[in-house]
Amino acid sequence: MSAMRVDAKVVMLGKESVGKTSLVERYVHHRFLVGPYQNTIGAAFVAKPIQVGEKVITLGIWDTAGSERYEAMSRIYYRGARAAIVCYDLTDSSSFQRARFWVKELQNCEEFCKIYLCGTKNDLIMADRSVRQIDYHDAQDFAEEIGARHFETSSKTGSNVDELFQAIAEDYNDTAFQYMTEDTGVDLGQRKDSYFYSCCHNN
Ligand SMILES: Nc1nc2c(ncn2[C@@H]2O[C@H](COP(=O)(O)OP(=O)(O)OP(=O)(O)O)[C@@H](O)[C@H]2O)c(=O)[nH]1
Repeated sequence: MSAMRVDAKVVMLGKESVGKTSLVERYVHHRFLVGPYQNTIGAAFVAKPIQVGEKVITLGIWDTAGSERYEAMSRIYYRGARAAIVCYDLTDSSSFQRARFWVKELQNCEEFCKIYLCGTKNDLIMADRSVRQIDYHDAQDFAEEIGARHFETSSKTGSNVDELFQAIAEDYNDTAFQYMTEDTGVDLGQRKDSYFYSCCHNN
């Protein structure tokens, strides 16, 4: 496999089964996989070029395993990330607690990582509002408190998924431009990271 230039490392974090892999599948392959749930082991990597104005920004997306068994490993994957999609399941309040945990970790360890708080499985709410466990405004308040952007998505319908990744690429592009114009000597747009496909899903 040839090395690919990656502009920005993005990490997916969140409790197991919140829908991290499904978000990546929807965004990259435009599909929603049905069938038995397969938990991620370790992490999986995919690179995705995104058009931002006249530029192409390639995001290197690390999809981590949500199981607490792999917590130490997930820490390895968020190192150096420019963006983290911290997922919670809109129908599972415990997943929001787990999201808070990851936010704290990132705040303590990854100063330059921008956080995107993502409430998943919005289609379930659309079908039956009574299954919602996380109020939109509570999550929005939390996002504002931590300086994050907040999205509610559905990988099943595709709702807001493109918007989430597009926002990341655009924010990254703006930040990289800002760094360059401030003449810090760090041209983030030219970072060359080569990654490898790391792991997979169990069968
Ligand atoms: N209805 C609905 N189900 C979803 C959605 N996203 C994920 N799911 C389901 O939720 C389950 C878990 O999805 P995954 O994407 O594997 O979750 P994950 O966060 O990657 O899980 P781990 O690999 O264990 O960390 C699967 O059965 C998916 O089909 C969604 O947007 N809507």
